Amino acid sequence: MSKIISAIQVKNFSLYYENHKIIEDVSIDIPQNQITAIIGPSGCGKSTFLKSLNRITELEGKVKTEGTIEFFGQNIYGRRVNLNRLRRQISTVYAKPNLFPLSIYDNVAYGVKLIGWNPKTELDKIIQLALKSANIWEEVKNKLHKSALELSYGQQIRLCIARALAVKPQILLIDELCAGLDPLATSKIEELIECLRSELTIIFVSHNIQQVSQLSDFTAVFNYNEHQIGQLSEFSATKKLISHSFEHGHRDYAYTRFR
Ligand SMILES: Nc1ncnc2c1ncn2[C@@H]1O[C@H](COP(=O)(O)OP(=O)(O)OP(=O)(O)O)[C@@H](O)[C@H]1O
Repeated sequence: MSKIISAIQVKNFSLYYENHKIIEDVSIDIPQNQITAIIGPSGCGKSTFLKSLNRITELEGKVKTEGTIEFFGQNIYGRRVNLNRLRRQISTVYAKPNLFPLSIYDNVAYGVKLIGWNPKTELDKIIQLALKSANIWEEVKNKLHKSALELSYGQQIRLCIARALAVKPQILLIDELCAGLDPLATSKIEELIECLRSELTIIFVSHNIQQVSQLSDFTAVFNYNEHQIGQLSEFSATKKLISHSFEHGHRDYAYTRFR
């Protein structure tokens, strides 16, 4: 069996918003080219942890951190970190699509153009590849210059994934995978995640245990400690976690065990 390399190493990491501690003493190694799910009860800091991995938290409030998060050995909380570059390498897709009021093409091209100039033919290739990788090419290839906001909700999410993929991230963070989507749109996104499995490290937050068991290789369970601060309760292979769940007769094992 090949050795699993850590894409992200989190060591004794705590995060405060305005001196209010949100997550405490999290240590976890996130494996490269694997899918890791983050689960746990509402408000225990799952999204905050996800946002800490590319410092999106700093766009949302006054943040203080303790401990370290290393991305292939580089401390992302170090002084010299280029945040734009970091957020391209570790890219976030949100539950609610956040497209620009631009064409389908221009939405996907947006981040690529920010990095630097590409000849039109080169840019066309990058856009096409990203749309194909996000399983949406067939649905949009004849209307690339129409507004992205005319797409269905599920298509908009896949377009956000295409936009993230266009800048060739190494890690894709997905907050609340498929929240509020109908079963067909959900299955298209789940298929897409399956297809991306071999190319990327994916970390997603989900409340859907069935989805977590089907899609993820590893699962991180967050919960509250006695002071109502979010903590990592368990990190293990998803298969192991789920089989324990059945052994203990809990459908919602991951949620209940650490209360
Ligand atoms: N920008 C912010 N400023 C201050 N507090 C925040 C901020 N964002 C989140 N929090 C607080 O941090 C705690 C954890 O929130 P977070 O969104 O990370 O939880 P979650 O586990 O993802 O919840 P859910 O499953 O409901 O989405 C909550 O108490 C929330 O109010």
